Amino acid sequence: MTPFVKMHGLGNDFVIMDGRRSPLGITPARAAAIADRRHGVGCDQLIVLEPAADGTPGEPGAFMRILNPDGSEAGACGNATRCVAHLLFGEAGADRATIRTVSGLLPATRGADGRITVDMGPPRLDWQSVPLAFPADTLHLPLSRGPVADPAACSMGNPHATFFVPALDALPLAAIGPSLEHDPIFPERANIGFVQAIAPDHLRLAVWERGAGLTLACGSGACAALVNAHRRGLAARRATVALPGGELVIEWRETDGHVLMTGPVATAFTGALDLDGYPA
Ligand SMILES: N[C@H](CCC[C@H](N)C(=O)O)C(=O)O
Repeated sequence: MTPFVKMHGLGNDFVIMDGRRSPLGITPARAAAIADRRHGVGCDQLIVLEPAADGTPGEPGAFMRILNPDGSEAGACGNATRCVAHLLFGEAGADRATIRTVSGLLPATRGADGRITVDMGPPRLDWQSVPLAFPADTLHLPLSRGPVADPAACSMGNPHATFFVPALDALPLAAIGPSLEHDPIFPERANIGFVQAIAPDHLRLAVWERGAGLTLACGSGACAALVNAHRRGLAARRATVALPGGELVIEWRETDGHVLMTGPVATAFTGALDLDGYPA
């Protein structure tokens, strides 16, 4: 049997498995089966920890592989990064850790109130880094669907488009999300955020996630939303981002251009599963 921890960040939920001592051999098909909410454990993303030697000597660290419920691999997952940091803090009796992803090293710290801050690194703003299928101004993409148009785009290690809307509640997100996610302008698909700018320090956000659909929260999406809102003059460099599952505080730091994400984590339960019971 293979143990797992079921955690979430504002309701964006994860099955976290530890492959640091021996590889778990999680294929895309097996990830999809584990993530299935009827036949498996169920989650928005499956997270597999793998060995990572880098980071600060003496500080706990791990490589975090991120798998969507459709089996696709992602380069960033903000909410899961906080959850992995929480686990590493507990293992080492520390309140600092470094998590490696395919997109880079993410330092994490725990604050006095228990919330966890992750340095998600700098946003990538050029069209090739999002990526887009052709040269375009990432501040104003030639893209529209139904009532939304003219998004901005950036990468936080994964692709994000951000639409700005007068009101979130009336949007047909489930109707327009899939075709936007798969629009040919995004050769690697994209996470699609919808922002209602309440004030320069307060954004409302809903995200149709690539490979997962509507989630209660999206950490990298909140980072992209703040960055794109600031680029469009709709937000300060620091704002509270209110998602359906709760609030994150996002800062696009002026000194080094890194994006800091602060928010809570929660452990729902632990369990164990027989990997051989899932398709290889
Ligand atoms: N669906 C995303 C990965 C998870 C992102 C989200 N759960 C977060 O907290 O950042 C993608 O394919 O890029």
